[in-house]
Amino acid sequence: MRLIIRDDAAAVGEYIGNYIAKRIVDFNPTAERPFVLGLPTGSSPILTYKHLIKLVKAGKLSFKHVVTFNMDEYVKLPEDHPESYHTFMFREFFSHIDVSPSQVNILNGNAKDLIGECNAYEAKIKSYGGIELFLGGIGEDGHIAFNEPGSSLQSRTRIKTLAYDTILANARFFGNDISKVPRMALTVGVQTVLDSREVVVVVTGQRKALALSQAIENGVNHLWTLSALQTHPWALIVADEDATAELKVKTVKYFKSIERVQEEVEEMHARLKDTPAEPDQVGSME
Ligand SMILES: O=P(O)(O)OC[C@H]1O[C@](O)(CO)[C@@H](O)[C@@H]1O
Repeated sequence: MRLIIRDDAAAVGEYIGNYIAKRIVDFNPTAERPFVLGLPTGSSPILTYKHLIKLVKAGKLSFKHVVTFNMDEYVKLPEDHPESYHTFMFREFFSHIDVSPSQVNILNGNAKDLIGECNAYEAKIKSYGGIELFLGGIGEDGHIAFNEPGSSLQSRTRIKTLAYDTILANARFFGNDISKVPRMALTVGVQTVLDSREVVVVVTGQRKALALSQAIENGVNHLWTLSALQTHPWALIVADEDATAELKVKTVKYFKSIERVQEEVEEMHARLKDTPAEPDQVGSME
């Protein structure tokens, strides 16, 4: 796992936006071979979405051949409710980029058969050959998607009862009236996220600091479901300084030092690419 630390939430959004854009551009998606991107809601990804929108508007990025799968949706909240994740995604992101609604997948929390809806979602992800990159946010209790404390780390898309902490945290979106916050959601499972080829998680703000330290400094633990990321071969957490408040100095220094080494390696690769190779060097450069 890698941890990248940036000064503030804006710098985190810019970093992740550029990172995702590079992945999509390098993948060179086509209609037959689309880039499959998993996406979250909540306040955490908004600055990333803003940066991606900027890149699309500047003509540097296109979502024409990107297929998206959202992490979750409330159960029994009308799709057109201002706080449904359908409304959120179109308001904050999809309606500003060149993605066709037919390429957007969001769980239907009003489906008659909720279990069937979850199973069909998993099957649809599989039909695309899995998710290339899953972007995630976390809750204050360390949940990823709506995989609340105690969720099976092998869980797949299913119905989940929201933890009281999450209901309290999300009340701010429902006029601070907890009675208006839905009690259940459909969510991809921890294993659904782990099955993606790459996972990138945005963690910003001091209220996420305890969750971040529990997820990376202690063992894999179902009470902090983000910690399951420790078992993923290609996981990246991008945090702001505030979110590192509970980390050990040693942890922060370690991840900052490997970021510097990584940058040096990338610079070296870029220099090697730009320098025309002497004929006798070609072999050693491969
Ligand atoms: O980014 P925020 O607003 O803190 O909210 C994070 C929440 O959003 C979610 O991503 C919802 O999908 C959850 O993981 C978490 O409850």
